[in-house]
Amino acid sequence: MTTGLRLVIGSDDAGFDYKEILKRDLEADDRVASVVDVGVGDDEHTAYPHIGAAAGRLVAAGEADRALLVCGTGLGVAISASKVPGVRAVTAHDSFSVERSVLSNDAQVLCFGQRVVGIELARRLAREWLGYTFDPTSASAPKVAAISQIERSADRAP
Ligand SMILES: O=C(CO)[C@H](O)COP(=O)(O)O
Repeated sequence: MTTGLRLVIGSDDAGFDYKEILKRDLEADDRVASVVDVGVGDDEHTAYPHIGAAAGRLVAAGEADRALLVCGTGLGVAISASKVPGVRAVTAHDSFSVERSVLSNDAQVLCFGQRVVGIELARRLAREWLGYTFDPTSASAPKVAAISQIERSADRAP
């Protein structure tokens, strides 16, 4: 039996409109078990680093499988989520990159820019993203392990 994905969704105010649309899509998708919204709420102005970090922490803690984040460009939320140890967040606005973010990089966090990509493409990419699963026996796995090793070494740097 396969269980559904536990997702986090979040945005800053620049990504709020897309976040709300994508959240509805995810909640209606039968591959999804749950969607936790880490903000922002309507008329709320939390800056993107806090949203990215909040989502990343839930993923790193094992409380969520993946996160979908939106800001103006998709860059700031990706940088912020990736600062949480163990989290690999990417910005991707094309189908191939979204696929490889999971299959090559085992990225748990996908980020979109509301000021960059059209909403219908973003919705399609999010649907596709749900269909990919990283294969830990693949040739990509040692490369992802090397990323984790670099992160652990960086933790020890003076
Ligand atoms: O896109 C953003 C960060 O990458 C954010 O939505 C806007 O940031 P700002 O240009 O610093 O206001």
